[in-house]
Amino acid sequence: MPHDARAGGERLLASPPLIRFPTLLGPPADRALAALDRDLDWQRPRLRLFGRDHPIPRRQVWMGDAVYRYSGRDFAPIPWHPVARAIRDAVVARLAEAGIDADFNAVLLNRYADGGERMGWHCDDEPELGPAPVIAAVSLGADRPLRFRWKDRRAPAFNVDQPHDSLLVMGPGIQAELEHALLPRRAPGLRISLTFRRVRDG
Ligand SMILES: O=C(O)CCC(=O)C(=O)O
Ligand SMILES: [Fe+2]
Repeated sequence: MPHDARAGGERLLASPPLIRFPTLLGPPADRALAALDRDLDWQRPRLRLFGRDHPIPRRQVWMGDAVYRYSGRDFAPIPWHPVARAIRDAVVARLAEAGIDADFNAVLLNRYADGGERMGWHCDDEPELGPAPVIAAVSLGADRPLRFRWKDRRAPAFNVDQPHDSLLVMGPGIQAELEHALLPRRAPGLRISLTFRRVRDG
């Protein structure tokens, strides 16, 4: 994954690569947030955790061209919403400018109604993502940091700020070597993230 610093990415980790772009869409980001919030049928599935069923502490939508298996369940995606498709195309174009070759056929959209909604520690290492996935996360709305920790604790955990309209690229090796979480925060405000993935079929 070669990388061109002139194209505006900020390299937060060299190896494995973690790169943030401060702005992706510009002014249309506000309308994108409103449209996704309004148009999508946001779900709160129940997941089994330590033998008990819990509703997830956020809402989500799976979108794209490929079925995705997550926490032992299959999620059938809905077709691309035009706004999500346009964001995907903007991500792919921005990464191409930065010398990063990536393409995505699925996106998980996460909706956090306020600072109390969250996502626990995990890595996105499902087998259908392949051994070294590139995952691109676009943030809209409230600025909630993504917290990273090394699986082998070789270095301290750290936060990555994710302002409105920013793009965070988790390159090959990030899922293998680190976990990430969106921890609760007292800060109010709606946030929607879109995490674009390439899911292998078959
Ligand atoms: O909302 C976020 O920033 C994190 C989302 C995430 O980790 C995921 O979709 O796998
Ligand atoms: Fe994740």
